Amino acid sequence: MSRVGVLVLGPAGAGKSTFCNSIISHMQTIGRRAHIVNLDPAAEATQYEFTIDIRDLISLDDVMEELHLGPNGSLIYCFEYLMNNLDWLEEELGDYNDEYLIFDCPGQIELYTHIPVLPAIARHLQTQLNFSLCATYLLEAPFVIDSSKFFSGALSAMSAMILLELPHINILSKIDQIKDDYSKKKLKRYLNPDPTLLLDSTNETWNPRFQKLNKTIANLVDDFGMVQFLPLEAKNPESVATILSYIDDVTQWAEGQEPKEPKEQTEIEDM
Ligand SMILES: Nc1nc2c(ncn2[C@@H]2O[C@H](COP(=O)(O)OP(=O)(O)OP(=O)(O)O)[C@@H](O)[C@H]2O)c(=O)[nH]1
Repeated sequence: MSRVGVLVLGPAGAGKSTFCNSIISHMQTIGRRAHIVNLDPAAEATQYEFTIDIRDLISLDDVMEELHLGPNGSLIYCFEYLMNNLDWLEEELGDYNDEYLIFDCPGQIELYTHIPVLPAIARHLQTQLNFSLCATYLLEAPFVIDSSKFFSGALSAMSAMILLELPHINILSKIDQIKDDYSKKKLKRYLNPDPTLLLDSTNETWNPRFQKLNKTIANLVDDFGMVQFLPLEAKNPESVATILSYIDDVTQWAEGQEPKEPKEQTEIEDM
């Protein structure tokens, strides 16, 4: 049997740590067990303790202080250090066989959209440590309501998908912050994807060349199947349950794999 690993990715402030906590809390409620692996060397305390914490290996502050690097350079240094000390991660993960591990990743998306360091770690987890992995990529709903921002967010998610080569789930977080009718209508386009609607939304711009570029990007995003997003409202267990069921599906988590009490059947309805 393999163990499941869920990489939680997305820009700073997208709601990654809150999502990790919501999943753990939901899983506990339904009698399942999961652990958070903190891969952010600059993380702050969250609701649930980290079972495994990169800061036990290396911390961003120490690197900045000792090597006189800036925050981004230090972060890359920390990940390269982790890459060179994978036996530490292997040892930490050793006790957690047949379990669900949620990897809270840093918000500096270049770690998985531009440079191959996180993808290399993911490959090690898959090939050497027998993990069934999936990536979740969070974008803030209030941010992507503007079509051009939606495309830039979708392209960053696509870049992570291509680099990581993992089953990939896009999530629009903080949908409870979408309150006015116009924004709710726009949000629906992203949750119930229809490429024609997506192309229509590029008509907002008056410059024909910009419009042509937007259409090309919209087609590219559509071709990669990147238009689909699942809605997340961290405090709403139904939305967390739906996302968890997608994660179970793509990682092929089997009921029989549960280490503790059997999972109760939950009603999962689309939002
Ligand atoms: N309204 C609302 N706020 C949320 C939701 N999810 C997260 N937040 C808030 O968004 C802020 C950022 O959330 P975090 O979970 O720290 O985001 P993060 O992606 O882990 O941030 P970094 O660690 O900086 O990358 C916090 O103030 C959360 O309370 C949500 O579903 N709804």
